[in-house]
Amino acid sequence: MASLRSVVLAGGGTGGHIYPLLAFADALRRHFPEIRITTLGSPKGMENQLIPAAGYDLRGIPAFQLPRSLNLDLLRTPDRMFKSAQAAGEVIDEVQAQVVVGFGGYVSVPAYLAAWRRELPIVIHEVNVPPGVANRMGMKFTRRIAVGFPHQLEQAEALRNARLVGVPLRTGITGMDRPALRPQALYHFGLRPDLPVLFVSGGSSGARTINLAVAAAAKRLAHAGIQVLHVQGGRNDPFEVPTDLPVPYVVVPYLSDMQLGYAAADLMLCRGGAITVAETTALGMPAIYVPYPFSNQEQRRNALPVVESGGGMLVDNSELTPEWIEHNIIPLARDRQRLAAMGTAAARYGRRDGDEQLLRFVLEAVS
Ligand SMILES: CC(=O)N[C@H]1[C@@H](OP(=O)(O)OP(=O)(O)OC[C@H]2O[C@@H](n3ccc(=O)[nH]c3=O)[C@H](O)[C@@H]2O)O[C@H](CO)[C@@H](O)[C@@H]1O
Repeated sequence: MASLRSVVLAGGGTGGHIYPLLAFADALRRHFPEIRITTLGSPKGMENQLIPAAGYDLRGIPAFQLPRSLNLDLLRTPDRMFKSAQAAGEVIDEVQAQVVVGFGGYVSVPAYLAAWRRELPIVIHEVNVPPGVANRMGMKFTRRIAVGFPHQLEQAEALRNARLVGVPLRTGITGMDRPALRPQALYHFGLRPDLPVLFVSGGSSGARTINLAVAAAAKRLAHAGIQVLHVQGGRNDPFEVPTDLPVPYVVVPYLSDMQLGYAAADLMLCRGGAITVAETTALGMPAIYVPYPFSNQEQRRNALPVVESGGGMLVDNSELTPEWIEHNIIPLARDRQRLAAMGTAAARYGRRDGDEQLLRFVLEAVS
């Protein structure tokens, strides 16, 4: 096996780019305890909280926003692009990186450019269809593209020859024993062990529509004996929940220990972000997916194969009303058999070895 001494990881913006990067960094550290891991981030992204908290070296690269498509607008920003690539290149040189692994987000572009100029191997990990703008640009510089899901190979021309590795997930999630952790998780959130728990999360930034619809259904859920654990999301306004409910409705702003949420939950109501889908399926978690409607249908594409295999349900953002919740979520949350069948189907689709598979692919790139 090739040995790795120094790696630069680039990715940023939202949790969907950062958590796989962190999970991959952990895998690198497990296999190569002496390795130098340097991450590149942009000044405003969530990486500024998440990466230092995980104990990794984060270097800020000057912000540089790509136009939404690869067109001539690119030529209007050469100066900023050059400066960002220069900053990325200085870090690459300083740490003597052997490879650059990018997870998407604007900050990946200068890293790809700098690595290409130095003729360093570049590996791209992409989880969406269509691929993100930054990674699409990176694909001009490398053929080493890894993807998270089988549908990506079929649905995106640019990913047709990619390697299916899965999604690197945090070991706190992949290594957890949900039933064993459940009592501790319920106690942590102040939830009762005798009633089902609906776990609501709109992804790393939260989802306003989901927040408002579930909060508006709070009374109906509570009177049906369904507890709610509701993650508001990092970038969302607080919402009102009635205080006189007969069963717990717990609102938390953000969960650093996401595994506790998964451990407490019987059913999840969530967006269809790629990492969320990778996690719910890795854990065999029955889920109702409400894809974000404004992102090229990427979240619908993520959730659809899970739903088609029986691992969950899909509802349009515009259809998620308190009435829909009452007529669909309440009966499902109380039906243990149906939940168990959904969980089993979800688990058949899920995989837990994305970190190891991506590591194998990266080692091939440097050997
Ligand atoms: C609106 C939008 O464009 N969203 C995109 C974004 O979603 P987003 O950034 O929301 O990412 P995902 O839903 O894929 O993943 C969210 C991650 O945040 C974690 N988490 C979430 C809440 C919390 O309180 N604590 C916590 O740790 C989850 O466990 C998961 O690891 O990136 C994904 C991956 O590129 C894309 O598929 C999504 O379409």
